[in-house]
Amino acid sequence: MISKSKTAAPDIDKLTKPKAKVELMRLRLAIEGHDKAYYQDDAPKIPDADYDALRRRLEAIEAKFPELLSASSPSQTVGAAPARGFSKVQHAVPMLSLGNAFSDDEVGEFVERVQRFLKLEDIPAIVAEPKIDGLSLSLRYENGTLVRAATRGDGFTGEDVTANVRTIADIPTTLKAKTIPAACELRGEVYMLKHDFLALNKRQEEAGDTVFANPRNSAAGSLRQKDVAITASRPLKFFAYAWGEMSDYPMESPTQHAMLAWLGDAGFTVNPEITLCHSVDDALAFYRRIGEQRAALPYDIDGVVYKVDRLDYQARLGFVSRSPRWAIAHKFAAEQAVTVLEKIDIQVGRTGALTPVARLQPVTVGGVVVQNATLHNEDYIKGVGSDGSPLRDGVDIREGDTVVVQRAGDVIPQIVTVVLDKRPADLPAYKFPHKCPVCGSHAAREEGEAVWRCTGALICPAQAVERLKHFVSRLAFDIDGLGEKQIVLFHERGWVREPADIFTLKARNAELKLEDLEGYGETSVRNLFAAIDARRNIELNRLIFALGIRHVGEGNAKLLARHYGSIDVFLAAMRAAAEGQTPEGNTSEAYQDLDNIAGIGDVVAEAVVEFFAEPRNVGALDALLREIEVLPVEQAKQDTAVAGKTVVFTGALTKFTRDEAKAAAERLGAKVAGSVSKKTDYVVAGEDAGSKLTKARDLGVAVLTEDEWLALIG
Ligand SMILES: NC(=O)c1ccc[n+]([C@@H]2O[C@H](COP(=O)([O-])OP(=O)(O)OC[C@H]3O[C@@H](n4cnc5c(N)ncnc54)[C@H](O)[C@@H]3O)[C@@H](O)[C@H]2O)c1
Ligand SMILES: [Zn+2]
Repeated sequence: MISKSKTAAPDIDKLTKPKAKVELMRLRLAIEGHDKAYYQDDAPKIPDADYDALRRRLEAIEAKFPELLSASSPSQTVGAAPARGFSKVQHAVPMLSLGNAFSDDEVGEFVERVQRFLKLEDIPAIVAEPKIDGLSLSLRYENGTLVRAATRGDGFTGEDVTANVRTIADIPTTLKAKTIPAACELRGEVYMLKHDFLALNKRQEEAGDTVFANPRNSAAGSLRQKDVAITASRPLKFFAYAWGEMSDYPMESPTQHAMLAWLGDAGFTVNPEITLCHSVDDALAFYRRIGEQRAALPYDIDGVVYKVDRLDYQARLGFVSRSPRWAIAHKFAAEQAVTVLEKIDIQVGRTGALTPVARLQPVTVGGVVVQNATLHNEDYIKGVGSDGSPLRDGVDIREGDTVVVQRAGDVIPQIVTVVLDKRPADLPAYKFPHKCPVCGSHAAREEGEAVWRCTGALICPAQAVERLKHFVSRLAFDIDGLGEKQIVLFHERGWVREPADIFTLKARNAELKLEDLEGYGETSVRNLFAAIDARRNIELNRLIFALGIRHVGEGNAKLLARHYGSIDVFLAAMRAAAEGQTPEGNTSEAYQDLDNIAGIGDVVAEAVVEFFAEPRNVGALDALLREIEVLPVEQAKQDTAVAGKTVVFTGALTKFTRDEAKAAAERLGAKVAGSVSKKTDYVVAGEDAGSKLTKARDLGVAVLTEDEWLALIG
């Protein structure tokens, strides 16, 4: 999704100003949407790395066209406004965001900027802190007592979460340190331990409640509860690392590291990894060390924050728009992780496609716990790409393998490689199932296709809704008052599971009482039953189309109906063809006959036989046939002037539509073709006929006007 728009997005260098304006608006809307999902709903829709890429692009365009920068641009604002339902709290000192560095060089540039700004010869001391992936919180203490707690909100106004915060054990209600200012806003990060998050999600899932994407969203969602009892039941933790208003500092010449020590004395938990650095190399070494420990840490971090240690320097450096000049966040790159693939499950899509899904031992990747990864299809598991070339150097994937997973431009994680060293010697290769796990029908994989499909078109619950929608669609049974909405509803209630059920609704209505449904009444129910009854007589071609056999669209359904003529002949032939089905192929006469129908190729013939080879489909069709009458096909006439002739219609027709012309010609036994060849008998040319007419003349084919055609067919 995002990765696509990234590649599709025009090069910033080539943007003209009007294009840039449009692009900025597009980015802004996207970012605002994601901000709402993330900050207000605690449910992000894309990975952070993708979100950050959107922001970086916005900032790069604004840097190129500074005149397009507005004060309300996301590059100038923080977070999102407080959500409804919470009282608002004004922060005495705003809570800002942080500038980002993504490379070592950018960290070096940050330090140089600080030095230049402060006119320092030497590098100032820098505190390196893990960047905790939670949500920031501001706690107001007056005379050492907690009086108010607020989220960051838009940086100026946050949400009042005082009652919720009182349930968090890590947050003291009274400060303990020796020196306590009369008023202070103490700040830090609310977070959830990884294993607490996993346990909570498991409980939530079992109870059918919200499952969170990652520990951060889980912490945010747990804190921002209107029901304090829910917050109290959630294992929230807090690291203190910052402050807003301070009526006095509790020490002389205060520094970041001394303040952290004081916060510890006051009763807060301060992150134990925090390190005072004296060079850029020191700081980068910290970044690398903590990066290596990241997976093993009990909480999520998404980078390192570097802060100028001396508070007098911090004061001189001040702020730019949404972030301080004295600090920067050094983010980690998109992450990969190693885990065990425990099992391969098969999901059945709405159209019967069997899709394998890897069930993984839960692992955090880039701040999100990953438990599933898509495996696409049988070939993908075998290590064969869609063009036949090897994937992962041709290594297959097996249940029990140790694998490397990553989240790329997409939210759905992928398996990058298999760690072959860790594969047990006797691990069997994965055998792709040839049965639908939902309904038990056999599955089929067509030549040249990667996908296995359930053949239980009429009975598979996974496909039921799609099939039934198709069954009642316009070119199939076309039942008035029975559309997609009603099918979904009736299916949900268990009233209609397969086509025959539609025709027994009336008989069962004493029990179902459709008239009691919202939006229904006696009249509409009566009308619905009348419409259903009206369709108890159905043309064979409509019935065949309605069955939803793969590759049998309206046209092929007509070919089949015309060839077999009646339902009895058709069914007998299909039964015989299905009996001839062997793994080596089908040599039955019935199959050959089907395959030989002009316009029906091997792929279609096979799909038709697969359908009839599944006894459950035949059972469902029998049940349907007990309810309806199938009309034989009106046989094409053999004794007309155009019987057996091939006709091509071209140009703008005025006396009839293309469809009408075709239907009439076919009724009279003619074949209608799309292109002119030597086999063409007549070309009927309307106005502005082009190349087909020329070709007809070249080949000496008879060319008729519309009137001449009408005269010919009488
Ligand atoms: N996926 C999405 O749709 C989506 C949407 C919005 C935001 N986000 C993510 O949210 C973040 C951006 O939001 P942001 O403005 O909060 O900026 P930020 O998270 O990059 O940096 C600021 C925040 O870092 C936190 N922090 C953690 N440890 C800290 C420490 N030791 N010192 C100081 N601050 C510390 C604080 O909460 C502070 O508010 C990005 O990671 C972004 O990817 C994602
Ligand atoms: Zn099935």
